[in-house]
Amino acid sequence: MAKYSPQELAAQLKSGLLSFPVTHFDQALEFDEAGYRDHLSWLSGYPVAGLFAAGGTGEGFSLTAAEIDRVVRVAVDEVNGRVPVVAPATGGTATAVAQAKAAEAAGADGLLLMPPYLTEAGQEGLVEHVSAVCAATGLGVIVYSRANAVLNDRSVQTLAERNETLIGFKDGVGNIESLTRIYAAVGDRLAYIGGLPTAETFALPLLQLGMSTYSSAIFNFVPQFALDFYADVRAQDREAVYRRIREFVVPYLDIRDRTKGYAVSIVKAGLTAVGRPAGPVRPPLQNLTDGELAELTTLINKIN
Ligand SMILES: O=C([O-])C(=O)C[C@H](O)[C@@H](O)C(=O)[O-]
Repeated sequence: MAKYSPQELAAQLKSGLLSFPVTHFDQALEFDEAGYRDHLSWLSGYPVAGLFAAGGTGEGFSLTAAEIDRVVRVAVDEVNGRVPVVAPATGGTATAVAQAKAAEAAGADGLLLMPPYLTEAGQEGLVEHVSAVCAATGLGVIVYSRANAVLNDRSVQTLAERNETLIGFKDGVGNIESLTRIYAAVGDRLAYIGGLPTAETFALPLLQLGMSTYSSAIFNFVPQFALDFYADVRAQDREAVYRRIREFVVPYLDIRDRTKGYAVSIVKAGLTAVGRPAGPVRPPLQNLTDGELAELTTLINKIN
């Protein structure tokens, strides 16, 4: 059973950095449960406000429903109530509703509703999709506005009025006008989570737009750096934030931007670089080359 009511979950998630662990695979690309558990156990030594299992960085899009269920159950068991565990709901409405119910049964504390795969959709359809998932369980839901499911301010307002359990808006677009409109429309009714790739890049300006937290993919392999970065953002220490952006984030983005999908692959490469390999990524993603891994290792060694 969920340990957090939707409102408690919103308050908790807003209070600190959010962990989006990678999902470990063996060389046959099967889920490596022991490696995943070991990773969560290592990360549990660092204070975060919540853990999102099988999210984007966790290659949730490459997992079957049965695998997502297993990963979520392992995360719930391993985390053992220390922080809330949020599970993904993916795909079309029927699939997402089924995953939402499975997540509740698995003991997850909340849901991250991902954009549906492939199809385009209008605002009314998206409102129905999000509402169906909100109605499926008693869990708090965070909707991820990104790709083919970008919600406008009116839809967010309708959804917030219609669905008590909608507690969060995760942004994967970074449109200032849209975010300003959304905050003006619903204010603190929702928790706001920055969710652009390598979220640190945007963290300081987005704080002004109501985003008190973000999903940190780099937390996977440089957890202390990610936490220090977050503390500097919350303290609005511009000098410290830009120093860290110069010394690590920008050169990291230079490697990340070489191939589509590297925003996730580079996180697994980062774990290899720090001696905690999480295995390869599954297609359609591709692994970094040996040369890129060597560059990344040199970069990480400068800040670790
Ligand atoms: O579902 C996810 O993994 C994301 O939201 C994207 C990443 O965590 C992103 O914020 C990042 O790369 O820092």
